[in-house]
This record gives sequence, C-alpha cells and structure tokens, in this order.
Amino acid sequence: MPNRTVFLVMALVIAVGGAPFVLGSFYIALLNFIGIYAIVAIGLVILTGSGGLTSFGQSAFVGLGAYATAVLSAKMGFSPWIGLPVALLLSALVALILGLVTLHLSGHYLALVTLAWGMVITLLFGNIEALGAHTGINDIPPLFFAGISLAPQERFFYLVAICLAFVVVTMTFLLRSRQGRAIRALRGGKTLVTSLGINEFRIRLGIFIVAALLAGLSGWLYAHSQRYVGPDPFSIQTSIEFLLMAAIGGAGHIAGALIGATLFTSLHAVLQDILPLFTSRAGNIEKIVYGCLFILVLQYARSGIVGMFPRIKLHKTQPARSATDTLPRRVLPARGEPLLQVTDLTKRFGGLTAVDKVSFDVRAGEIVGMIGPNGAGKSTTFNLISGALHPSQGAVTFAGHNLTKERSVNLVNLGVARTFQHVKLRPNMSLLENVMLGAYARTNTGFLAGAFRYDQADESKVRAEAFRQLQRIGLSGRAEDLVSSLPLGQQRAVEIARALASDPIILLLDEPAAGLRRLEKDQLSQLLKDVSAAGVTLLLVEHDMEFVMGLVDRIIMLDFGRQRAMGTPAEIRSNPVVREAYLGAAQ
Ligand SMILES: Nc1ncnc2c1ncn2[C@@H]1O[C@H](COP(=O)(O)OP(=O)(O)OP(=O)(O)O)[C@@H](O)[C@H]1O
Repeated sequence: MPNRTVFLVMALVIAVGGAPFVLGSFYIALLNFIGIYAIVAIGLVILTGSGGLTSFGQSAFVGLGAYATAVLSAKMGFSPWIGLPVALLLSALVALILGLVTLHLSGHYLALVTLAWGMVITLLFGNIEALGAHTGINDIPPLFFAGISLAPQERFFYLVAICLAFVVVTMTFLLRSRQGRAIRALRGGKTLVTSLGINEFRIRLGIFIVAALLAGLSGWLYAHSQRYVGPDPFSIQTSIEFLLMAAIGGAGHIAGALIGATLFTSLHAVLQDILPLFTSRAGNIEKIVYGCLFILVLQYARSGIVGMFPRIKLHKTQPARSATDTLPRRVLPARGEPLLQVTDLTKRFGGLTAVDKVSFDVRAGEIVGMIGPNGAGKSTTFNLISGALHPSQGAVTFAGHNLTKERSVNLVNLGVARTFQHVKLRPNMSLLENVMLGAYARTNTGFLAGAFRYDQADESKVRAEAFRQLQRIGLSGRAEDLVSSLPLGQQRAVEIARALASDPIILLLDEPAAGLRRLEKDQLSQLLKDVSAAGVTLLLVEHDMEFVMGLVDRIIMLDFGRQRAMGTPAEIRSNPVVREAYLGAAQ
C-alpha cells in the first residue's frame, strides 16, 4: 500500500476510534444514521451512478432487511445476528426476481417497476397485522458482541463504522475490477458492451442485487440501532432521498455517497430543529427544500460535489512486473487461409432491402475495404457481420462458425473485434481502463473475486496487455489520463488498441477515418498496416477513397444494397460501374 494511503487509513481509524469519546451522543446518533444511509447510497453509486440504472425502491429493500430481522428477533426469539444473513438473502432474492422480470426490457421499466415495488411494500408493511401494521414492531432486541450490549449508540457506532468500512473497501475494489469496468461500460450502450463480450443482462442483474444487498444490510443496522421498525421510514420518499444523497455527493464515486449521506442527513437534522420554530408545516417545507436542492444539483453540479474537485490519484498503475504476466494468445490462421465467407447476405427493413444478396470472402491476413455512396448498405452489412443485426437471409461464416447463429456476445471469443463509426469510449475512464475493457473476455473473474481482490493475478495480466496495446499506438505515457482528454484521432487509436486487447483474428472497422485530419489519417493508416503486418485480418467500411486506396488489398463496392464490384484498388479505380456510381462526382 502506498504511504499516502497508509497514512489516510491510520488517521481515519484514529478519528473513528476516538469519536465516541469526543462527540456528544446527539452527534454519534447522527453519525450512525449517516453511516446507515451511506451504505444504501453506495449501492446507488454502483447501480445508478456507475451502471446507469435508476431504482426508486431502495428504501423498500432497507425495509425488507429491517422487518426481516425485527420479526426474527422480536417476534420469533432468534438471535439478531441470524437476522443479518436472512435480511441479505431476502433482499437478494427479491432483487433477483424483480431483475429477472424487468432487466431484459430496455428504457425506464426498471425505474417504474421499482416505483411500484416501493409502493406495494410500504402498503404491506402498514397493513399486515403480523408486522404490527401502522404501529410497527417494538422492542427489537439489541445486538450483543462478546457479551457486550451494543444498545448504546456510542457502541453501535463501531458496528456501523465496521460495516461502512467493509462496504467502502469491497465496493471500491469491485468498481476497479474486471466486472467494475463492465459496470461502468454499461452506459456506453448494448452494442458496445456486447462487442466486448460483456453480458449486459447479467451485469445489470448483478448490480441490482448488489445494491439490494447493501440496502438489506442497512435495514438490519437500522432495526437494531432504532430497536423499532414502522412503515414510514421505508416509503418512496425515502428512496428519492437516497437518490438525492447520491446525486448531491456525486453518484459516480463512492466518496460521493459518503459526502451526500453526510450533507443530507445533517441538513435533515438541522431543518427538523429549525423549521418548526417558524412554521407549523415544517414537513412540507422540508420537502420543498429537498426539491430545490435536487434542481440545483441537476442544473449546476451534475457530477455532484465530488465532481467539483480534480481527480485525485491515490495509486499509480504499474505495468506488469514479469514476463509471466501475459495472457495466453490465440494462434492466428496462416495468411491466405479462407477466413470469412459472406453468402447471399440480405437485410430488409420493412419494404426496404438495405442489403441484397451480398456475397464475398476475406482471407486471413488481408485488408479488405467496403465502399459505396451514402445509403449503399455498408453499415448494415458491417452490422450483420459484427452481430449487431440479424440478417433476413443469407449466412456469415467465420473460421468454420456460422456467425448468424452465434450469440453476438460470443463473437469476441471467436476472434471478432470491432470499432465504431462514432467512437464509443468511456470518457470517465482512463486510457488504460478503456483498453483493459477490450480484454474482458480473456479472463473470467466475477463480482465476488473483484470485491475481495481474488483477481489480482488476472488483473495484472490484463493491465500488462493494455499497456502493450497502448505502447503499440504510442500512448502508453498517457495511460492514466482520462480518454476524454484526447483528440479524435488518438481516441480512434485507443478504440483500435481496445479491440486488439481482445486478441482478435479479424478486426472490423466502421469508418475509422471519419472526422480525422490528414496527418491523423496518415498515422491511422500506418497503425492499421502495422496491425495487419502482425497477422490480424482487417475489414473496414470507409468513405474516404484516398485512405482506402492506399491501405487495402481488395475493395468491395456496394450500391443500393447490391454488390456492384470487387477487386484490387487499381481494378476498382478503373471499373466503369464504380466510376459512374461512386467516383464520378469526385473526378
Ligand atoms: N434500422 C434501420 N431501419 C430502417 N432503415 C434502415 C435502418 N438502417 C439502415 N436503413 C436504411 O438502409 C439503407 C442502407 O443504410 P446503411 O446505413 O447501411 O448505408 P451506408 O452505406 O452505411 O450509408 P452511409 O455511408 O450514409 O452510412 C438506407 O436507405 C438506410 O436508410
């Protein structure tokens, strides 16, 4: 651990250890609430801030955890410690069921379903007699540890601090891990994550369960801290307040959740003291204050308070230390071997035939370009080959596999990698992390391994691979910089490095030169020639004829969805059909 981190951790341990001796009981009780709420807000950092999924049902999961342990300990006489695994299991199970039903759907279905779930659970808590209906459950027994009662808030404080520290550490590790990168990539859209071999549904389900687990833990703490549970604290309003906490602090960072929970809970305490002095409608005014706060945050500080500060790097990523830190590489097919066969490929959009019986093949080691005027069907053909679209008819065979029958998420495992016409990098991630995403399918560590750091051997290899690819494009010196700080030409190079990190047999490039200046195009052309020299086959769609002619071995020309010509650049240049349909205007 670097010295600065050791110093920070020690200072924090001393501050937390001494707090109950220095602060009065009001402040300790306040800190307990902050800790309990921060755990839920950290769940939202994972779910909403990182993964882009909104849940209005987090307080319902808190309630589930709280009621589970309350019923077990107060009504059934079990140890409150038994309540912890039960609260966690119940939260995870409900999240699994809700997730399985909704997470396949795109759009705002999850938000709507969690809203309904939040409303239903509050109604249930308030109406089921066995749960104490509106009176709730009293006399929840305190926790005991080694025979010592944790009933006093000063002692409970240590339990909250330990749970919060555990959550902060494991969730920080998770976000930095292979699955953490996948979580942060979700916002890039399904086509991107699928092309990297990331199962979008599984990751969404995973983070929904993680956030529910944290809410369940928070509920367990809440029940044994307050020793009473009733329906009111678990309403939709509280769920919105959790979202507000994460948004104020900065939903993209764990530190944001801590800051947001601290500010919001303190503000709540202050308003509850002050407002009744001026008005008998303190509750309503408080809601208005929160509403205004939300609008202000959305208007002026979308990344929350944390986003107002420059990025602090507590650790510097090091390249691999030894030669054994390398991922196994696949054996590339020998140059000239048949690799990709496209047969009668057809795609209809309603009455429009965008691609009409296109057939061609690509041999290993070739650079093949696909050209054609606007609307010719190039992108559609590209998307059919890369698995982003399914054909209406025809087949794409790659190294013996029928790609049209494969799940698109598996293509990267077969050796198919791609780049995008509109660069799809994750702007808030470093160059290194963006390229590491490319190697996602080459290792298989899961959420648990990431959260508990059992993934370091694999991570070190993936990091080494990403450094190697960054060196290849001449950007290893900027590995730690945010990718959004690069000009477009270098961003395209990073996309190529990311694709190469998957150890592809074929690289599909969608208009790689679009938007580049002349010098950037020359650099890109040289990079692609180097990649080809290393044995990777290239198939590209491109508008820029000069760029294509100087780079490729063969060209396929499409027009109105049909394949009009195929040949070497010289043959294409002199082909009358091409000259008329495509080059005519340029000559
Ligand atoms: N999802 C879609 N739904 C309906 N029509 C589509 C869809 N995608 C493409 N098309 C249509 O299919 C035809 C071919 O489009 P495509 O984008 O493949 O052409 P292109 O050669 O890539 O053109 P450009 O160079 O302008 O990108 C166009 O007429 C387009 O409007």
